[in-house]
Amino acid sequence: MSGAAPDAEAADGTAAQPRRLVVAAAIVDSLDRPTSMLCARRSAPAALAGKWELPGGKVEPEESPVAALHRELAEELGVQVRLGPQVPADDGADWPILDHLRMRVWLAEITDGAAAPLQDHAELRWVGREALEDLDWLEPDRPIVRALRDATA
Ligand SMILES: Nc1nc2c([nH]c(=O)n2[C@H]2C[C@H](O)[C@@H](COP(=O)(O)OP(=O)(O)OP(=O)(O)O)O2)c(=O)[nH]1
Repeated sequence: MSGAAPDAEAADGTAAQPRRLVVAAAIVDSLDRPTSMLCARRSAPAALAGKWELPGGKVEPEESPVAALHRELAEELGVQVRLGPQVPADDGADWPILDHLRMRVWLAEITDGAAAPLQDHAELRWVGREALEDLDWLEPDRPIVRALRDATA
């Protein structure tokens, strides 16, 4: 149906489920004076392996987005963080990403632990904001990375 919101109705006319939420962190060296960001290179699945992304993952049923983000960062990187502001899309909404998901992104700063690629990532790298766009990001992350670069200027 033309004019319908993309997630309002599936192609077969049945009601579609809202996009499932993924939460992710743009971990910076300092929330007060950010100069670099912790970027993560995926190790799986094969179709995404080698691409760079923001650490995070899917919110489980009954879990709050913020709790999910803290859980994912502890599991994947072994760190505790303090969250800064969210970085939304231009329309103020979550970012559309792969697999018909949507992603909510927060700036964050490590408060405990030394980040290590414990799960899901082959490599972690601190990247200066000027070089962020040089990485081979997952395609939906490109506009997000541009917004993060602006948000940390
Ligand atoms: N974590 C993360 N996922 C992203 C980003 N960009 C993007 O399109 N995605 C997609 C890739 C995946 O389809 C999905 C996240 O899935 P995931 O595999 O990281 O989630 P998860 O850790 O909860 O894993 P699982 O429950 O599916 O096993 O979101 C990003 O910057 N970070």
